[in-house]
Amino acid sequence: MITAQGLYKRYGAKVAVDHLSFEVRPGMVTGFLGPNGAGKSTTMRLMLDLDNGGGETLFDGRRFGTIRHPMREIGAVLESKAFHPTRTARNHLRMLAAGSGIPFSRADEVLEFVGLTDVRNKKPKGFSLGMAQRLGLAQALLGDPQTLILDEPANGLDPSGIHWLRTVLKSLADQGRTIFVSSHLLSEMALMADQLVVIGRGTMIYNGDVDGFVRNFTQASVVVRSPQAAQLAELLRRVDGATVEELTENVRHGVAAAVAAAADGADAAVADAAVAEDAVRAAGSALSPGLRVSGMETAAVGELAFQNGILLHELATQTASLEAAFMTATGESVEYRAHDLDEAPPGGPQDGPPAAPPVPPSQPGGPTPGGAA
Ligand SMILES: Nc1ncnc2c1ncn2[C@@H]1O[C@H](COP(=O)(O)OP(=O)(O)OP(=O)(O)O)[C@@H](O)[C@H]1O
Repeated sequence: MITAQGLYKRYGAKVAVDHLSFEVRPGMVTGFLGPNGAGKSTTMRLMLDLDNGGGETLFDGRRFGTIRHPMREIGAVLESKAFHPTRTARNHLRMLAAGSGIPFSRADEVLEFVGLTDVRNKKPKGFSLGMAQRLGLAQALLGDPQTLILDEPANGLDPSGIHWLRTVLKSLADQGRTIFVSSHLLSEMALMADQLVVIGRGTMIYNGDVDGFVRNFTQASVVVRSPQAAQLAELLRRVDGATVEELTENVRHGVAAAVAAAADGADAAVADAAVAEDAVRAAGSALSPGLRVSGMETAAVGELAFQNGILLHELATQTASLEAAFMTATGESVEYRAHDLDEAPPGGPQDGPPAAPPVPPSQPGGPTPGGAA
């Protein structure tokens, strides 16, 4: 169990980590998530006493600095390419093993475990990022530690590598170990983590399970398709708290309808759903017009349609993705973002951090249940 209490770090006037407190429990993978520059690496360095700052981190009740052989209790990888430049992968691990009273044979065991046996006599400086990540994990596992702290371990891995990492981390967690792993990519975390600690600009945004994160930051909606969509939309709009939006395919249908109406000499502006349906049918489309309904249960939408004799072709609950939840949760706290295409380009040094990494634009803020759990 890791207990972090009041972690704090300032660089000049900038607060990088702002009184973060959280727990990382054994037996599961806890994802540490936040946009670029949120303070994840700084937090991990503070936890491992690699940086000066405020607060305290306890590993099963003890501070890192008081543990006699840290490698045998806490395996950490904070930089994916921090290896000795001239030693082979195997010798690099053997050196570390010697320093912590770990038998040499363990180097070969962990190299095999991460799939690097074939290149064990090569120097890591020629390794790809994915290979370096594997070597980093081998290094972290060298002392067979109870706790793993990994900063962006999926960086540079291809999809099969990410799948492999996920399987490894899950099986290590199943052995009762405590796994704390950071990423700025939610799609990776969605595959790996059971619990999430989400931060933005150094402050806590969410601490809890993955499903709760989606529930807190997104709203499920209902997708319904019907040849009588316009009639259904009208009924749905009368329901208290419900909002109805036409699905985008309908726009295409609407355009087709407008074209059809104009060709018939009718006023395109008054092309209604019935005309749209004709146009869709004429175009041979198999899709009925669709609606997205928020603020109503799926069953209630179905019942309303049934009570009014409306035929449905599709009725489905749509849960928002983890990605959408992440955007809502961290939208306000993204530090570096790409300029919108219609914005003036950055003009010079006064524009602040250059070369913004590709961060998607923020969405309107949702609920923000902050604070450590
Ligand atoms: N040595 C430093 N000097 C000054 N500012 C720093 C230093 N290290 C980090 N920062 C700043 O502190 C903030 C947190 O950085 P940190 O690297 O911890 O974020 P991160 O969440 O790990 O980001 P990323 O996902 O991009 O790795 C950022 O604004 C960063 O610019």
